[in-house]
Amino acid sequence: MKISYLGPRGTFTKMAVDVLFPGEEAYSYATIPQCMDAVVNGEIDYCVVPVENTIEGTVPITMDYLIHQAKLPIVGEVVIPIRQHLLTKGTVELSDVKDVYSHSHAIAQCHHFLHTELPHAVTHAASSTGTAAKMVAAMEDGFAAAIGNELAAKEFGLTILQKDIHDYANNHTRFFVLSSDAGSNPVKRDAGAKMKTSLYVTLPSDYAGALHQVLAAFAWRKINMSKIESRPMKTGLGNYFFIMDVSCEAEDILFQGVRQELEALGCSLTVLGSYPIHQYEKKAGACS
Ligand SMILES: O=C(O)C(=O)C[C@]1(C(=O)O)C=C[C@@H](O)C=C1
Repeated sequence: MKISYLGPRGTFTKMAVDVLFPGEEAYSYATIPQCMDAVVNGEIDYCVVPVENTIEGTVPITMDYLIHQAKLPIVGEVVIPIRQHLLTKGTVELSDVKDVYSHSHAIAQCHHFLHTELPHAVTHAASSTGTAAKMVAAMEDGFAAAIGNELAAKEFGLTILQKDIHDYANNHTRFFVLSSDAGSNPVKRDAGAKMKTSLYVTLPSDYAGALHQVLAAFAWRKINMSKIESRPMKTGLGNYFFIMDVSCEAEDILFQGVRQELEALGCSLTVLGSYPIHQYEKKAGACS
């Protein structure tokens, strides 16, 4: 089985791959769209992509590229704990750190730390936390730092100057597994694992109560909605569609009823995938 991930080795996405697919062939790509393209082109069987973080919310590039370009079905999900550390080349004082490199989502998870402890440092966005660690390891002076995990520190020979610099202790990231085959089931289903369906709904036009009608179709059938988010349709200001996660399968008779009701209202409903939920809380030690 071939898996693509946002590389290089030492990213959180690589940790998610190791948790879900231990021992499988993992291939590093420079961007999240490239990971998806590799599956679309048939070079790779599955990709693992970050989709949502406790502190910073949705990873927009993942949802936008998935919905507008790649259109790959979601076949699995994993949630892993995220610990952000400040990594340097050798030991320096915090006050000596002049530049901080990381993925924009990782920087955002540490805003308060950067604001209070490193107000003098300039932050720079890198394509991943692993890339940031690799860049810092290759720099001449020791006054640059990367935000990343313990795996990246080991991979690139960096020192952990300060542990756990993320602003809220309960930090997790959710990853999707994508495939070109909606029927594939690469992730072993835990006993009793619950199923979730991700979908998006486009409203026919902007009228009073339109979203309320959509929500009501799920509510009176007692289908629990665990997430709803609006994203721009990219067709004009104020044009949005709604991405939702619900606690049932798309084949469920009640879900079919929602689809029919929404279509009768002139909405369009697109299923992004029905998949089992995996929470790797107990293996937190593996995700530092
Ligand atoms: O840069 C990485 O290590 C990634 O795997 C990307 C990513 C993200 O895009 O959210 C994944 C998990 C963390 O929340 C921070 C960064």
